[in-house]
Amino acid sequence: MRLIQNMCTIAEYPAPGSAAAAADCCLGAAGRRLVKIAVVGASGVGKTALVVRFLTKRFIGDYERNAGNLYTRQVQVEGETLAIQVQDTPGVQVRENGLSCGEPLNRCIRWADAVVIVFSVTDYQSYELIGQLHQHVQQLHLGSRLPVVVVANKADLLHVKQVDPQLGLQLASMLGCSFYEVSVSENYNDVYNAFHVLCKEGTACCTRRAVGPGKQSDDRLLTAAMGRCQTPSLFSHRWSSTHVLELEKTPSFPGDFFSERC
Ligand SMILES: Nc1nc2c(ncn2[C@@H]2O[C@H](COP(=O)(O)OP(=O)(O)OP(=O)(O)O)[C@@H](O)[C@H]2O)c(=O)[nH]1
Repeated sequence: MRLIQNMCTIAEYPAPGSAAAAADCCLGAAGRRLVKIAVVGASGVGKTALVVRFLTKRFIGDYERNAGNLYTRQVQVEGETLAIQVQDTPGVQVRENGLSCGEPLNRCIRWADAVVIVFSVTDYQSYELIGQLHQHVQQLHLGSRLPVVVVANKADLLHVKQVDPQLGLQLASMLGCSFYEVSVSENYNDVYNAFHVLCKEGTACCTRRAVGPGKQSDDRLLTAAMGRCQTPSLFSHRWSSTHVLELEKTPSFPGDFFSERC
């Protein structure tokens, strides 16, 4: 239910490519640059757990299924305070003729500046979805290469592992994405690193959209300046002490950013 409410609000967002969207896409509350992140993947892979862990540092263990909540936070990236919105989504279903992504999910992907695609190392089918999901995401953002991070979750469940992390790394590398193997339940740092690199890439992508397709040399300079991470890395991202996640003392309410705006 909450997802539908959030998606309706997203639907009211200015159409991608419109002047309003270009002006709007980079500014959040208090005029901060805004990065919108969608978290997608099969059901039960730990999407909600991942988002909650990133935002609160906590692993609760039991989550409302298909929560589809939208969360807002501020993070510091390269010394700049950014507003980020993270949209949790319901698990993608697989049908005989391919992925089944409903319009609400598609809207969410179109809305996003960056996407986290999650699979579980305990679920081979969730891994098999990654390629299709990545293709779907890029199709919905034709003309701009959306930053995507592939996250392999549940690394702690060694005894029921079905996917070697190397496979995830290879696939991510083929797709041109960064890759992180994480255990949401046991390790916060890897979760943080995955989102952090995406915030950096998402900022660059968002700014490119605002600058517009006609300014490609600016675009290249900007990408270089932002130090966009192109190389997939396994356990390799380390952040300096200036990369601090600012966590609010109290959890924000899902969808609050959009409620404030509307
Ligand atoms: N052992 C272990 N369990 C995890 C981990 N991450 C998530 N889980 C568990 O996996 C189950 C599913 O997690 P969710 O976060 O609800 O998964 P989801 O992808 O949001 O699921 P849907 O809402 O159905 O799409 C929960 O019981 C979590 O506690 C992890 O890193 N390790």
